[in-house]
Amino acid sequence: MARMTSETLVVDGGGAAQGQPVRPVTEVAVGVLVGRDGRFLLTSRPPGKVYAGYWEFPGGKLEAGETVEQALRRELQEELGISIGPAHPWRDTLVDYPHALVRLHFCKVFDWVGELQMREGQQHIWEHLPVGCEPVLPGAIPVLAWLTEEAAARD
Ligand SMILES: Nc1nc2c([nH]c(=O)n2[C@H]2C[C@H](O)[C@@H](COP(=O)(O)OP(=O)(O)OP(=O)(O)O)O2)c(=O)[nH]1
Repeated sequence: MARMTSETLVVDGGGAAQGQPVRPVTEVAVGVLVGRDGRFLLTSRPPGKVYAGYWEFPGGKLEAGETVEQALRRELQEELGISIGPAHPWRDTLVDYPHALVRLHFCKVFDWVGELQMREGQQHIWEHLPVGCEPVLPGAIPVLAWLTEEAAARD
């Protein structure tokens, strides 16, 4: 279950549900890969991770000293075996989960080279709106709303 406070999406009670209302922010780089046909890539969270099996946009946590773009480039190479072109910063959100407080830096990516490989046992799907796969990770759901708004503005 998710609810929106002024700036934060609180999921499953957030840190307060764990008795940890104040925590450091974990920075996360996330890629919205958009193909030439307008479809975008969703991947399922690998077994063993929190929210395993939930659909999300590929990405992961920044390592020390990395920029968002560097982290995204590394994560997509590690997880999917592709080398991305430019990462275009798009939107940022703050999500308060029981396991972590995360700031998601969503970037759009239109160019990459390499064949997709699911190196972490995840599944993938090229989706269009409205998406048919479920469950979608709560922190990824706002992206679907932004993509819907963009599509409506184009029509
Ligand atoms: N990749 C990704 N993460 C998301 C999305 N939405 C969302 O809330 N998150 C959250 C879930 C996690 O708390 C965090 C990403 O951390 P992660 O554990 O998947 O990252 P990682 O691959 O670096 O993990 P690890 O090295 O610790 O195994 O961001 C999304 O659309 N994509």
